[in-house]
Amino acid sequence: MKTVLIGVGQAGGKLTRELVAFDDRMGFGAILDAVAVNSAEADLRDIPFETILVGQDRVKGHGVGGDNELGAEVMQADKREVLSALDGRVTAEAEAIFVVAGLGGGTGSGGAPVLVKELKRIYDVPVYALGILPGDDEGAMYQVNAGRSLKTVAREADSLLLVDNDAFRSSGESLEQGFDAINEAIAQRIGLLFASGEAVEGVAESVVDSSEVINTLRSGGIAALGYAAAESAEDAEGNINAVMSTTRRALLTGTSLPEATEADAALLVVAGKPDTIPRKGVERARRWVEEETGSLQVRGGDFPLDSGRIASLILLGGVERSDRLEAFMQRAKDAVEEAEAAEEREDPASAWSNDELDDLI
Ligand SMILES: Nc1nc2c(ncn2[C@@H]2O[C@H](COP(=O)(O)OP(=O)(O)OP(=O)(O)O)[C@@H](O)[C@H]2O)c(=O)[nH]1
Repeated sequence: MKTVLIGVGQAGGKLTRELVAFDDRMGFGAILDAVAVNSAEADLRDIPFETILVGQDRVKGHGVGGDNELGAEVMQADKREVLSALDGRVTAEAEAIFVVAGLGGGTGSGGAPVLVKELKRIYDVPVYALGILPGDDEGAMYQVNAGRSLKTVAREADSLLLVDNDAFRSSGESLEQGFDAINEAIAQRIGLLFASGEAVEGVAESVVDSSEVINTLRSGGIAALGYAAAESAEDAEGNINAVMSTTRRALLTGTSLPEATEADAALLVVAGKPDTIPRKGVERARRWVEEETGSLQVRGGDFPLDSGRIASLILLGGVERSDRLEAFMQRAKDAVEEAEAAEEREDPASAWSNDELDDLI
Protein backbone atom coordinates (compact mmCIF):
# COMPACT_ATOMS: atom_id res chain seq x y z
CA MET A 1 0.00 0.00 0.00
CA LYS A 2 1.71 3.19 -1.19
CA THR A 3 1.52 5.49 1.80
CA VAL A 4 2.37 9.05 2.78
CA LEU A 5 3.20 9.53 6.46
CA ILE A 6 2.76 12.57 8.67
CA GLY A 7 4.35 12.31 12.10
CA VAL A 8 2.88 14.75 14.63
CA GLY A 9 4.62 15.51 17.94
CA GLN A 10 7.72 13.85 19.33
CA ALA A 11 6.55 10.24 19.35
CA GLY A 12 4.88 10.70 15.95
CA GLY A 13 8.08 12.07 14.43
CA LYS A 14 10.30 9.37 15.92
CA LEU A 15 8.05 6.52 14.89
CA THR A 16 7.68 7.95 11.39
CA ARG A 17 11.48 8.19 11.10
CA GLU A 18 11.73 4.54 12.15
CA LEU A 19 9.08 3.49 9.63
CA VAL A 20 10.89 5.28 6.82
CA ALA A 21 14.20 3.68 7.86
CA PHE A 22 12.65 0.18 7.89
CA ASP A 23 11.03 0.65 4.47
CA ASP A 24 14.37 1.88 3.05
CA ARG A 25 16.38 -0.90 4.66
CA MET A 26 14.05 -3.56 3.27
CA GLY A 27 13.87 -1.86 -0.14
CA PHE A 28 10.06 -2.04 -0.15
CA GLY A 29 9.32 1.46 -1.47
CA ALA A 30 5.88 1.41 0.15
CA ILE A 31 6.38 4.79 1.84
CA LEU A 32 6.16 7.44 -0.84
CA ASP A 33 7.06 10.37 1.37
CA ALA A 34 7.00 11.59 4.96
CA VAL A 35 6.83 14.86 6.87
CA ALA A 36 7.10 15.64 10.58
CA VAL A 37 5.10 18.35 12.33
CA ASN A 38 5.85 19.63 15.82
CA SER A 39 5.54 22.65 18.10
CA ALA A 40 8.93 21.80 19.68
CA GLU A 41 11.83 22.83 17.49
CA ALA A 42 14.36 20.56 19.21
CA ASP A 43 12.32 17.44 18.38
CA LEU A 44 12.52 18.22 14.68
CA ARG A 45 16.31 18.43 14.56
CA ASP A 46 17.03 14.74 13.99
CA ILE A 47 14.34 14.19 11.41
CA PRO A 48 15.84 13.36 7.99
CA PHE A 49 12.83 14.52 5.95
CA GLU A 50 10.68 17.66 5.62
CA THR A 51 9.75 19.23 8.95
CA ILE A 52 7.17 21.87 9.83
CA LEU A 53 7.22 23.88 13.04
CA VAL A 54 3.75 24.93 14.18
CA GLY A 55 2.62 27.36 16.91
CA GLN A 56 5.78 29.42 16.83
CA ASP A 57 3.91 32.61 17.75
CA ARG A 58 2.25 30.92 20.74
CA VAL A 59 4.94 28.63 22.19
CA LYS A 60 8.15 29.92 20.57
CA GLY A 61 9.31 26.50 19.46
CA HIS A 62 9.19 25.02 22.98
CA GLY A 63 6.29 22.58 22.59
CA VAL A 64 2.88 22.73 24.26
CA GLY A 65 3.93 20.91 27.44
CA GLY A 66 1.25 18.26 27.34
CA ASP A 67 -1.62 20.74 26.85
CA ASN A 68 -3.58 19.01 24.12
CA GLU A 69 -6.13 21.80 23.75
CA LEU A 70 -3.24 24.12 22.93
CA GLY A 71 -1.89 21.39 20.63
CA ALA A 72 -5.20 21.45 18.74
CA GLU A 73 -5.24 25.26 18.62
CA VAL A 74 -1.75 25.63 17.18
CA MET A 75 -2.45 22.98 14.56
CA GLN A 76 -5.70 24.71 13.64
CA ALA A 77 -3.93 28.06 13.33
CA ASP A 78 -1.07 26.72 11.20
CA LYS A 79 -2.84 24.03 9.22
CA ARG A 80 -2.29 25.85 5.94
CA GLU A 81 1.48 25.54 6.24
CA VAL A 82 1.19 21.85 6.97
CA LEU A 83 -1.18 21.21 4.11
CA SER A 84 0.91 23.15 1.63
CA ALA A 85 4.00 21.15 2.67
CA LEU A 86 2.03 18.07 1.61
CA ASP A 87 1.27 19.48 -1.81
CA GLY A 88 2.94 17.34 -4.43
CA ARG A 89 3.78 14.62 -1.90
CA VAL A 90 0.39 12.92 -1.96
CA THR A 91 0.73 11.92 -5.62
CA ALA A 92 -1.69 9.91 -7.78
CA GLU A 93 0.24 6.80 -6.72
CA ALA A 94 -0.70 7.27 -3.04
CA GLU A 95 -3.24 4.76 -1.72
CA ALA A 96 -3.43 6.00 1.86
CA ILE A 97 -2.28 8.70 4.26
CA PHE A 98 -1.26 7.84 7.81
CA VAL A 99 -1.10 10.46 10.56
CA VAL A 100 1.20 9.09 13.28
CA ALA A 101 1.05 10.43 16.85
CA GLY A 102 1.49 9.63 20.54
CA LEU A 103 -1.98 10.17 22.01
CA GLY A 104 -0.76 11.02 25.52
CA GLY A 105 1.20 14.23 24.86
CA GLY A 106 0.05 17.66 23.71
CA THR A 107 1.08 18.36 20.12
CA GLY A 108 0.34 14.92 18.67
CA SER A 109 -2.71 14.26 20.79
CA GLY A 110 -4.34 17.62 20.07
CA GLY A 111 -2.96 18.17 16.59
CA ALA A 112 -3.58 14.77 14.98
CA PRO A 113 -7.41 14.95 15.05
CA VAL A 114 -7.35 18.46 13.55
CA LEU A 115 -5.03 17.35 10.78
CA VAL A 116 -6.94 14.15 10.02
CA LYS A 117 -10.14 16.14 9.61
CA GLU A 118 -8.50 18.59 7.20
CA LEU A 119 -6.83 15.84 5.17
CA LYS A 120 -10.13 14.03 4.77
CA ARG A 121 -11.68 17.15 3.30
CA ILE A 122 -8.93 17.44 0.73
CA TYR A 123 -7.89 13.95 -0.33
CA ASP A 124 -9.86 11.04 -1.76
CA VAL A 125 -7.57 8.31 -0.43
CA PRO A 126 -8.32 6.91 3.05
CA VAL A 127 -6.83 8.90 5.91
CA TYR A 128 -5.79 6.62 8.75
CA ALA A 129 -4.26 7.40 12.10
CA LEU A 130 -1.58 5.40 13.86
CA GLY A 131 -2.00 6.27 17.54
CA ILE A 132 0.23 5.32 20.48
CA LEU A 133 -1.49 4.70 23.81
CA PRO A 134 0.41 5.72 26.95
CA GLY A 135 1.66 2.99 29.29
CA ASP A 136 -0.29 2.09 32.40
CA ASP A 137 2.19 3.84 34.69
CA GLU A 138 2.28 7.16 32.85
CA GLY A 139 0.70 10.09 34.69
CA ALA A 140 -2.96 11.13 34.72
CA MET A 141 -2.40 13.91 32.17
CA TYR A 142 -1.27 11.35 29.57
CA GLN A 143 -4.29 9.14 30.21
CA VAL A 144 -6.72 12.07 30.00
CA ASN A 145 -5.13 13.37 26.80
CA ALA A 146 -5.17 9.94 25.22
CA GLY A 147 -8.79 9.24 26.19
CA ARG A 148 -9.95 12.47 24.60
CA SER A 149 -7.73 12.23 21.54
CA LEU A 150 -8.61 8.60 20.90
CA LYS A 151 -12.31 9.36 20.75
CA THR A 152 -11.86 12.27 18.38
CA VAL A 153 -9.35 10.59 16.10
CA ALA A 154 -11.44 7.41 15.89
CA ARG A 155 -14.39 9.53 14.80
CA GLU A 156 -12.49 11.60 12.23
CA ALA A 157 -10.15 9.02 10.68
CA ASP A 158 -11.11 6.21 8.32
CA SER A 159 -9.60 3.96 10.96
CA LEU A 160 -7.38 4.39 14.01
CA LEU A 161 -4.69 1.73 14.27
CA LEU A 162 -3.81 1.58 17.94
CA VAL A 163 -0.50 0.65 19.45
CA ASP A 164 -0.32 0.21 23.22
CA ASN A 165 3.14 1.09 24.52
CA ASP A 166 2.73 -1.57 27.21
CA ALA A 167 2.33 -4.25 24.56
CA PHE A 168 5.95 -3.87 23.48
CA ARG A 169 7.64 -3.14 26.72
CA SER A 170 10.36 -5.46 28.05
CA SER A 171 10.33 -6.32 31.72
CA GLY A 172 12.66 -4.38 33.98
CA GLU A 173 12.95 -1.50 31.57
CA SER A 174 11.37 1.93 31.98
CA LEU A 175 9.15 3.06 29.16
CA GLU A 176 11.59 5.79 28.12
CA GLN A 177 14.56 3.44 28.04
CA GLY A 178 12.55 1.15 25.84
CA PHE A 179 11.28 3.69 23.29
CA ASP A 180 13.86 2.92 20.63
CA ALA A 181 13.21 -0.82 20.85
CA ILE A 182 9.45 -0.24 20.95
CA ASN A 183 9.60 2.00 17.88
CA GLU A 184 11.66 -0.59 16.02
CA ALA A 185 9.19 -3.35 16.83
CA ILE A 186 6.22 -1.22 15.78
CA ALA A 187 7.97 -0.06 12.60
CA GLN A 188 8.70 -3.65 11.58
CA ARG A 189 5.06 -4.70 11.94
CA ILE A 190 3.47 -1.64 10.39
CA GLY A 191 6.19 -1.51 7.74
CA LEU A 192 5.37 -5.07 6.70
CA LEU A 193 1.70 -4.17 6.54
CA PHE A 194 2.42 -1.21 4.23
CA ALA A 195 4.64 -3.38 2.06
CA SER A 196 2.35 -6.39 2.02
CA GLY A 197 0.33 -5.03 -0.87
CA GLU A 198 3.45 -4.34 -2.85
CA ALA A 199 4.34 -7.93 -3.80
CA VAL A 200 7.99 -7.38 -4.53
CA GLU A 201 8.71 -11.00 -5.39
CA GLY A 202 6.25 -13.40 -6.97
CA VAL A 203 2.94 -12.75 -8.67
CA ALA A 204 0.85 -15.71 -7.57
CA GLU A 205 -2.89 -15.35 -7.35
CA SER A 206 -2.81 -15.70 -3.59
CA VAL A 207 -0.57 -12.66 -3.12
CA VAL A 208 -2.18 -10.05 -0.92
CA ASP A 209 -3.23 -6.76 -2.47
CA SER A 210 -3.46 -3.26 -0.96
CA SER A 211 -7.20 -3.29 -1.45
CA GLU A 212 -7.45 -6.12 1.12
CA VAL A 213 -5.87 -3.85 3.72
CA ILE A 214 -8.23 -1.01 2.82
CA ASN A 215 -11.27 -3.30 2.86
CA THR A 216 -10.33 -4.72 6.25
CA LEU A 217 -10.14 -1.19 7.65
CA ARG A 218 -13.33 -0.12 5.90
CA SER A 219 -15.57 -0.74 8.89
CA GLY A 220 -13.80 2.20 10.56
CA GLY A 221 -13.37 2.58 14.30
CA ILE A 222 -10.32 1.08 15.93
CA ALA A 223 -7.86 -1.39 14.44
CA ALA A 224 -4.97 -3.45 15.80
CA LEU A 225 -2.11 -5.41 14.27
CA GLY A 226 -0.68 -8.73 15.40
CA TYR A 227 2.59 -10.35 14.39
CA ALA A 228 4.67 -13.45 15.10
CA ALA A 229 7.43 -15.25 13.19
CA ALA A 230 9.33 -18.55 13.34
CA GLU A 231 12.16 -20.32 11.53
CA SER A 232 10.89 -21.61 8.21
CA ALA A 233 11.14 -25.24 7.12
CA GLU A 234 12.62 -26.05 3.68
CA ASP A 235 9.26 -26.76 2.09
CA ALA A 236 5.56 -25.92 2.43
CA GLU A 237 4.62 -29.29 3.94
CA GLY A 238 7.04 -28.70 6.81
CA ASN A 239 5.48 -25.30 7.58
CA ILE A 240 1.84 -26.34 8.10
CA ASN A 241 2.12 -26.36 11.88
CA ALA A 242 4.43 -23.33 11.94
CA VAL A 243 1.84 -21.16 10.17
CA MET A 244 -0.83 -22.28 12.59
CA SER A 245 1.32 -21.53 15.61
CA THR A 246 2.61 -18.14 14.38
CA THR A 247 -0.99 -17.17 13.60
CA ARG A 248 -2.10 -18.14 17.11
CA ARG A 249 0.77 -16.22 18.67
CA ALA A 250 0.17 -13.19 16.44
CA LEU A 251 -3.41 -12.90 17.60
CA LEU A 252 -3.22 -14.07 21.19
CA THR A 253 0.07 -12.61 22.40
CA GLY A 254 1.45 -10.50 19.58
CA THR A 255 -1.10 -7.75 18.94
CA SER A 256 -0.45 -4.03 19.18
CA LEU A 257 -3.49 -3.85 21.46
CA PRO A 258 -3.31 -6.81 23.83
CA GLU A 259 -6.44 -8.89 24.33
CA ALA A 260 -8.09 -7.42 21.27
CA THR A 261 -9.35 -10.56 19.60
CA GLU A 262 -12.99 -9.81 18.81
CA ALA A 263 -13.12 -7.95 15.51
CA ASP A 264 -15.48 -6.93 12.72
CA ALA A 265 -13.00 -7.86 10.01
CA ALA A 266 -9.54 -9.37 9.77
CA LEU A 267 -6.75 -9.91 7.26
CA LEU A 268 -4.24 -12.72 7.68
CA VAL A 269 -1.03 -12.19 5.73
CA VAL A 270 1.52 -15.00 5.68
CA ALA A 271 5.00 -13.83 4.74
CA GLY A 272 7.85 -16.06 3.60
CA LYS A 273 9.51 -17.66 0.57
CA PRO A 274 6.66 -18.43 -1.88
CA ASP A 275 7.39 -22.17 -2.15
CA THR A 276 7.46 -22.57 1.63
CA ILE A 277 4.00 -21.08 2.27
CA PRO A 278 1.63 -24.03 2.87
CA ARG A 279 -1.81 -23.55 1.29
CA LYS A 280 -3.36 -26.08 3.67
CA GLY A 281 -1.79 -24.40 6.72
CA VAL A 282 -2.85 -20.92 5.59
CA GLU A 283 -6.45 -22.06 5.03
CA ARG A 284 -6.56 -23.76 8.42
CA ALA A 285 -5.12 -20.67 10.12
CA ARG A 286 -7.63 -18.42 8.38
CA ARG A 287 -10.54 -20.55 9.65
CA TRP A 288 -9.07 -20.39 13.14
CA VAL A 289 -8.90 -16.55 12.92
CA GLU A 290 -12.55 -16.58 11.85
CA GLU A 291 -13.57 -18.56 14.93
CA GLU A 292 -11.40 -16.60 17.30
CA THR A 293 -12.40 -13.11 16.12
CA GLY A 294 -16.04 -13.99 15.52
CA SER A 295 -15.74 -12.21 12.17
CA LEU A 296 -17.14 -13.57 8.95
CA GLN A 297 -14.94 -11.24 6.97
CA VAL A 298 -11.51 -12.78 7.30
CA ARG A 299 -9.41 -12.12 4.25
CA GLY A 300 -6.12 -13.80 3.53
CA GLY A 301 -3.11 -13.51 1.29
CA ASP A 302 0.59 -14.26 0.90
CA PHE A 303 3.45 -11.83 1.13
CA PRO A 304 6.31 -13.35 -0.88
CA LEU A 305 9.51 -12.41 0.88
CA ASP A 306 13.00 -13.79 0.51
CA SER A 307 13.54 -14.72 4.14
CA GLY A 308 14.54 -17.74 6.20
CA ARG A 309 11.54 -17.11 8.44
CA ILE A 310 7.83 -17.51 8.09
CA ALA A 311 5.56 -14.91 9.66
CA SER A 312 1.89 -14.22 10.31
CA LEU A 313 0.63 -10.67 10.27
CA ILE A 314 -2.99 -10.14 11.36
CA LEU A 315 -4.78 -6.87 10.81
CA LEU A 316 -7.96 -6.54 12.86
CA GLY A 317 -10.61 -3.96 12.00
CA GLY A 318 -13.32 -2.87 14.43
CA VAL A 319 -11.87 -3.94 17.81
CA GLU A 320 -13.73 -1.34 19.89
CA ARG A 321 -15.26 -3.98 22.14
CA SER A 322 -11.91 -5.23 23.43
CA ASP A 323 -11.42 -5.54 27.20
CA ARG A 324 -8.13 -3.73 26.99
CA LEU A 325 -9.70 -0.72 25.36
CA GLU A 326 -12.51 -0.61 27.87
CA ALA A 327 -9.98 -0.81 30.70
CA PHE A 328 -8.01 2.03 29.14
CA MET A 329 -11.11 4.21 28.70
CA GLN A 330 -12.03 3.59 32.32
CA ARG A 331 -8.50 4.61 33.34
CA ALA A 332 -8.84 7.80 31.28
CA LYS A 333 -12.27 8.54 32.72
CA ASP A 334 -11.01 8.05 36.29
CA ALA A 335 -8.12 10.40 35.54
CA VAL A 336 -10.52 13.03 34.15
CA GLU A 337 -12.73 12.77 37.25
CA GLU A 338 -9.73 13.02 39.52
CA ALA A 339 -8.45 16.09 37.65
CA GLU A 340 -11.87 17.74 37.81
CA ALA A 341 -12.28 17.00 41.49
CA ALA A 342 -8.89 18.60 42.13
CA GLU A 343 -9.94 21.63 40.09
CA GLU A 344 -13.18 21.95 42.07
CA ARG A 345 -11.31 21.78 45.33
CA GLU A 346 -9.28 24.74 44.14
CA ASP A 347 -12.18 26.59 42.54
CA PRO A 348 -15.70 25.38 43.52
CA ALA A 349 -17.31 27.51 40.80
CA SER A 350 -15.63 25.45 38.03
CA ALA A 351 -17.97 22.48 38.69
CA TRP A 352 -20.76 24.36 36.91
CA SER A 353 -18.82 25.21 33.80
CA ASN A 354 -17.82 21.67 32.99
CA ASP A 355 -19.98 19.33 30.93
CA GLU A 356 -17.47 16.75 29.77
CA LEU A 357 -17.62 14.32 32.65
CA ASP A 358 -19.99 11.74 31.27
CA ASP A 359 -19.02 12.19 27.70
CA LEU A 360 -15.80 10.25 27.64
CA ILE A 361 -16.86 6.67 27.06
N1 LIG B 1 6.24 4.33 21.27
C1 LIG B 1 6.71 5.54 21.63
N2 LIG B 1 6.01 6.31 22.45
C2 LIG B 1 6.54 7.51 22.77
C3 LIG B 1 7.78 7.97 22.29
N3 LIG B 1 8.02 9.22 22.82
C4 LIG B 1 6.95 9.52 23.57
N4 LIG B 1 6.05 8.49 23.56
C5 LIG B 1 4.73 8.46 24.21
O1 LIG B 1 3.99 9.55 23.70
C6 LIG B 1 3.34 10.28 24.72
C7 LIG B 1 3.90 11.68 24.77
O2 LIG B 1 3.75 12.24 23.52
P1 LIG B 1 4.88 13.10 22.82
O3 LIG B 1 4.86 12.73 21.38
O4 LIG B 1 6.17 13.00 23.55
O5 LIG B 1 4.30 14.56 23.02
P2 LIG B 1 4.06 15.68 21.94
O6 LIG B 1 2.95 15.28 21.05
O7 LIG B 1 5.36 16.01 21.28
O8 LIG B 1 3.50 16.92 22.78
P3 LIG B 1 4.24 17.99 23.73
O9 LIG B 1 5.57 17.39 24.13
O10 LIG B 1 3.29 18.13 24.84
O11 LIG B 1 4.38 19.22 22.90
C8 LIG B 1 3.57 9.50 25.99
O12 LIG B 1 2.46 8.70 26.25
C9 LIG B 1 4.81 8.67 25.71
O13 LIG B 1 4.79 7.44 26.36
C10 LIG B 1 8.50 7.12 21.42
O14 LIG B 1 9.59 7.40 20.90
N5 LIG B 1 7.91 5.92 21.12
